[in-house]
Amino acid sequence: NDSILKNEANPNNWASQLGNYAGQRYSPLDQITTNNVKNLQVAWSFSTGVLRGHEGGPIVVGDVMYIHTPFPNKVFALDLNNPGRVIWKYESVQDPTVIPVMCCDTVNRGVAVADGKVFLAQADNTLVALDAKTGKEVWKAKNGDHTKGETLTAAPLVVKDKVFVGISGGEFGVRGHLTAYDTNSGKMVWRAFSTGPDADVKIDPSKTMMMGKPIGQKDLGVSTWPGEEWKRGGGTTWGWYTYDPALNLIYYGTGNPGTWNPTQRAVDKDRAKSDNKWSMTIFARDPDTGEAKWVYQKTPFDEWDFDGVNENILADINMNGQQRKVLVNFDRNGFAYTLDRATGELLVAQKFDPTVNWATDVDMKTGRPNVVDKYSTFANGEDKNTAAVCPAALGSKDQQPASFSPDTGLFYVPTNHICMDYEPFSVSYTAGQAYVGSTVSMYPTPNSHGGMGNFIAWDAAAGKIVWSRPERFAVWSGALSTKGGVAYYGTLEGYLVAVDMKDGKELWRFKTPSGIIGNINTYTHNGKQYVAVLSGVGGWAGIGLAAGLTQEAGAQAWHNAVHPGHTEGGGVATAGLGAVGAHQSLGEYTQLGGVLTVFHVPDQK
Ligand SMILES: O=C(O)c1cc(C(=O)O)c2c(n1)C(=O)C(=O)c1cc(C(=O)O)[nH]c1-2
Ligand SMILES: [Ca+2]
Repeated sequence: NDSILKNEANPNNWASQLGNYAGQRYSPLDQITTNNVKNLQVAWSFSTGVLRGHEGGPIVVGDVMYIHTPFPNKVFALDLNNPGRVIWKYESVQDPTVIPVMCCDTVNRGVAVADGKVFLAQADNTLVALDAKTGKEVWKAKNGDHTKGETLTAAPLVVKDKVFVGISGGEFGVRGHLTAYDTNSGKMVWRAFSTGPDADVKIDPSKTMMMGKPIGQKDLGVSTWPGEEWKRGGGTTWGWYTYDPALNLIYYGTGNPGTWNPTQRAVDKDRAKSDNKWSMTIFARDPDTGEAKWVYQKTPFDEWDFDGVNENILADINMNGQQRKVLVNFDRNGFAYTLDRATGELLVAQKFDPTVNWATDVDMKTGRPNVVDKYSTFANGEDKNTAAVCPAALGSKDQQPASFSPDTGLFYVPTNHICMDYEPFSVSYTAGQAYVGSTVSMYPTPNSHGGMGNFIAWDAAAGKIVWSRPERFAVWSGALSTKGGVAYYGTLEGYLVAVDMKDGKELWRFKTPSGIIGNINTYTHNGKQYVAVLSGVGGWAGIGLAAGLTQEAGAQAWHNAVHPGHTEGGGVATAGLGAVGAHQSLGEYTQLGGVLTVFHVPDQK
């Protein structure tokens, strides 16, 4: 089975969520250029009929476009020969009690299309395979249990005859894993947990490498957690997955350790003894067997909710005159990591957000961040406010995937520019209830450009920002770069923005009907290039607003939903409020609801 490889080799398609297995979100199409992008206009549009956050983007294979929605996770197959005509529609029936256990809105990051099937990971943990021609169900598999706080938001990835799905619920005491299902039968092939020992052994202490050495830890990191805390230790896998066919390795990251209160996860006063393995870690695994070839833990013993799940972009770049096969990761913690993707060797670790203050730098021998005591929520302790930590829990970058252009050798990165106050408190575990234990409030980075986002170009060999465009709100959409020299991103006000990849200069912008947290994709149909994006404000950055609520009502409803009858304990409510607070003026800029907008240059060909 090589249909994704085949489809992605044809640049007329947009065959997978990140554009290709390498996760580059780059298109070799060059009809739309820095000269004519100013003539882009709406070709057609389509309303999904679903409110709340629309993440991910349209997949195009041949004459068909596949789009998806947040809960209840509809899928539409649209006919490109009769734009907007629905070939088929899939509408799932899901238990609505799944909604309150979704931490960060009812988002879904899109479908995978391969082997004549469309794969959808539903919020209620159902992985469903649909016939790509008819939309009829081929098989279904159950990947988790929402009554225990498990949900699905990530896009599946198909590699050979397996489809990979993660799990969400790091705010609910879930134990994270990545699971492979057989694309033909829907049978589970393997499951690899992020924390503690696996049923099938997927980490080998003598073979799995970290920083050039076997991890050596026979207990697989269990002793880096107090008691049995690893069983509800988070490390969920809700981000993006990439794949290197030549090395036969699949790459993904693990999220925050549960709870957000570090004191509850400490085994010693010395923070270095409580790494909470393997949360906040990049995994490189053999997709056939699940075996972990190497790991790299970016934020051992997290104290700030810096989930390590962001996309791992595979690129071949020039470093000191040598062509290197690297993996580049823009982590929520504000550091951009360049690693050798075959071995996991750490080559570069630099801040891609100059305002990051929780660590001074990364020790290149050990790979560990040097944490600044003043911003250590563990050093300051429970029920104490740690003020002015940068970045906020939303991170310098959250789920919004970046882009790499092989033409310029640069990365184009949507980023956030927000700081926070963080007050951890003790919380007890109840299955299906929030397991957070922190009050967080967020606000624009002080003494900075005044906005809450930047769109930047990054040199991953040097570890340096090449240019940076300030934006009023967090840039929560996925980026696109193109051979035509134009990069695209969306804003929370709903603008689709086109910039010159050389210098970041704005070339064009268009106001779509709602805030953009989806990814901008491009394809050709009948020989002509189109640009497509889903609007629909939401996600963590637009939460509350996406539910059509005022700031106060939104926070209250959120709180009641995730933690009925409790004022202490959950803490997701206050964290949610923090995100709303950061963007409190957004409501006047955007409408709710999902809309697909497709653009073209009308007089082209
Ligand atoms: O730990 C988790 O399992 C988990 C899941 C999700 C999710 O599934 O969307 C998010 C987060 N954490 C999270 O920390 C976060 O900032 C976040 C933002 C978003 C979003 O889509 O805007 N989802 C999530
Ligand atoms: Ca999380």
